[in-house]
Formats: sequence, C-alpha cells, structure tokens
Amino acid sequence: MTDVEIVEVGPRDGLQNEPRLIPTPHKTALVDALAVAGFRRIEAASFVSPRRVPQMEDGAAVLAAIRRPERTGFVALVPNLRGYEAAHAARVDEIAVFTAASEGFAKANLNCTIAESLDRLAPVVRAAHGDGLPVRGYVSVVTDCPFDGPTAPSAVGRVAAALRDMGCDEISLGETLGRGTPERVEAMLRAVLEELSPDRLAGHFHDTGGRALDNVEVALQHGLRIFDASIAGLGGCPFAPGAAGNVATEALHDRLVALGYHTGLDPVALARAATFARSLREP
Ligand SMILES: CC(C)(COP(=O)([O-])OP(=O)([O-])OC[C@H]1O[C@@H](n2cnc3c(N)ncnc32)[C@H](O)[C@@H]1OP(=O)([O-])[O-])[C@@H](O)C(=O)NCCC(=O)NCCSC(=O)C[C@@](C)(O)CC(=O)[O-]
Repeated sequence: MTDVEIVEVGPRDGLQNEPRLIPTPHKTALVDALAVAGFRRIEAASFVSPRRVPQMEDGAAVLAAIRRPERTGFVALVPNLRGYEAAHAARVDEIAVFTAASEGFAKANLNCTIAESLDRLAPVVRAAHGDGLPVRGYVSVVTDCPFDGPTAPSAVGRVAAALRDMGCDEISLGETLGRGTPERVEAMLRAVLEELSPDRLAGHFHDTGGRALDNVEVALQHGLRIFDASIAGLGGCPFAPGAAGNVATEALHDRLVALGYHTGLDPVALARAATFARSLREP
C-alpha cells in the first residue's frame, strides 16, 4: 500500500481564524489529541504579528505545554527572522515560511510584494538550516486570489521555484480560497511540476466550493503524496475574505483509505479529536 502523509494544520490554519479567543489549555489539548492519532507532523502555532492575528499570540505557551511523542514533529509558521527566533526558542521541529503567487494577497497577508517577501524569507531559511531544522514553504492563492482574480499557473511555478532555490525542503501549494476546480488545479500542477518533482510538493486545499477532495485526487494522479488538512475542517484565512477551512482531516483520511492509500492514522483517535475541535467553536 502506498503511504500518503496528512500534515495536520488545524491548530494553526484552523484556529487562527476563530473570532473568539480560545484558551491556551484548549489549544494544547487539541494538539495532544491530534498527536494521539499518529501524525508525523502537526502545525501547532504561528509566530506572526499578534496585532494581525491575535488568536496565535500564545504560540510559545502552546508549544511549551504540549506532550511531545517521539513520532510527531511540531511545525510553526513564521513570517520573518523575529518569528523564527521565537519559534526556535519554543523548540519547534520544523518551520514553515509563506508567500503568495499574487501581489494582492502578498500585500494583504504580509504587507509587502512577493519579491520583498522572498528577500525577507531567505535569511529565515538559512537560520533554520543552520540550526538543523527543515523548512516548508507555502505558496498561497495557487488558483484564485480574492484581490487579483484567477492566478496564472506560471506565476505559481515561478514562486515555487524561488522557494526551492532559497532552500525550502518542501513546497506546500495553498489553494487558499477553496474555489479551485480539478481542471484549474491540474493546470496549476502541470506548471509547478515543470519546476519541481512531486516528492518536494504538498497539496493544501481549502474546501469552500466542496471540491477539495476532488482536487486532492488530481494531485495524487500527478504524484503528490503529502496533503495538509485541518481537523473537523476548522479554519479559513483572516486575509482571504470568504474562504472556508481546509479539507477536513477525517474526510481526507477516509477518502485516502477508500482509494487504497495508507495514512498511518488511527481513525478512532481522529474522530475524538474532531469532536473536541468542533467543541472549541461553540460559544
Ligand atoms: C508579516 C508581518 C509580520 C509584516 O509586518 P508589517 O505589517 O509589515 O509591519 P511590521 O514589520 O512593522 O510589524 C507589525 C507589528 O508586528 C510586530 N511583529 C512583526 N513581526 C513579528 C513576529 N514575527 N512576531 C511578533 N510580532 C511581530 C511588529 O513589532 C509590529 O508591532 P506593533 O508596532 O504593531 O506593535 C505581518 O504582516 C504579519 O504578521 N502578518 C500576518 C500573516 C499571517 O499570519 N497570516 C495568516 C497565515 S498565512 C495563511 O493562513 C495561508 C496558508 C499558509 O495557510 C496557506 C494558504 O492557505 O494559502
């Protein structure tokens, strides 16, 4: 059976969009419940401006309190060297840096151009590698941008190649708005695969239009074997108006198993974590 890795991003990409501030112990409990399910990687926090994303302000406290089973690596999202230093001090196992394939989204999310974001990220990648940490690089808005409209596949290929050239070990292709169709995802993947081999890529599909699982299948057909997902479909992006959460981890797991792939995850523990995740959204 072929292995497919699901990278759990709910504690970061999912919770960052929750309007009500979730107490730190509840975030920690969610990460612990997810770790029981057997993930190899959980994106547990981000170290960004607390003014821009107040929900993520307690990232260091979350990382200090979680259990750390040996099989699970904990990832944090960082926008700059300051974020990297905080994440490293919080003993992350991997970092994720992020940019976009459109200027409109780079401006809204990072307050800079794509080129400026790449300049800002290069020293972060060097510092992480110097400390022995792997780096994943996100490209957002790979099919559609809420500000600039449809994204040209060639633009995604260019930014993914720039992240690779900078040293990112893996590139996660963010379908941020969740409105991409399998046809448009396929066109985007063809452009990216001219630059990178599929084993360096991850698919990151939001599910606003209900096509995320179909988009995963297209990516599987093109050789991708790593997918990001968010438990209970939590989330959205505070800087992408109208975007829903990532594809739900438990739905992705079930689809992958039905297709004959092996995820290494425990479905009972996943269901428990999903129930707990849903309870965090209740007032
Ligand atoms: C990128 C910046 C930092 C640029 O920041 P800036 O807006 O250009 O301004 P700045 O550099 O002057 O910093 C603004 C404030 O943040 C502080 N600051 C600056 N850096 C840090 C830091 N690391 N940690 C803590 N604080 C920080 C800094 O000290 C200052 O504090 P103030 O003077 O306002 O009190 C800012 O715009 C920002 O944090 N943006 C938020 C980005 C974000 O978290 N977006 C959501 C995650 S991305 C996403 O969800 C998409 C993804 C990855 O999932 C894939 C997909 O689906 O597409």
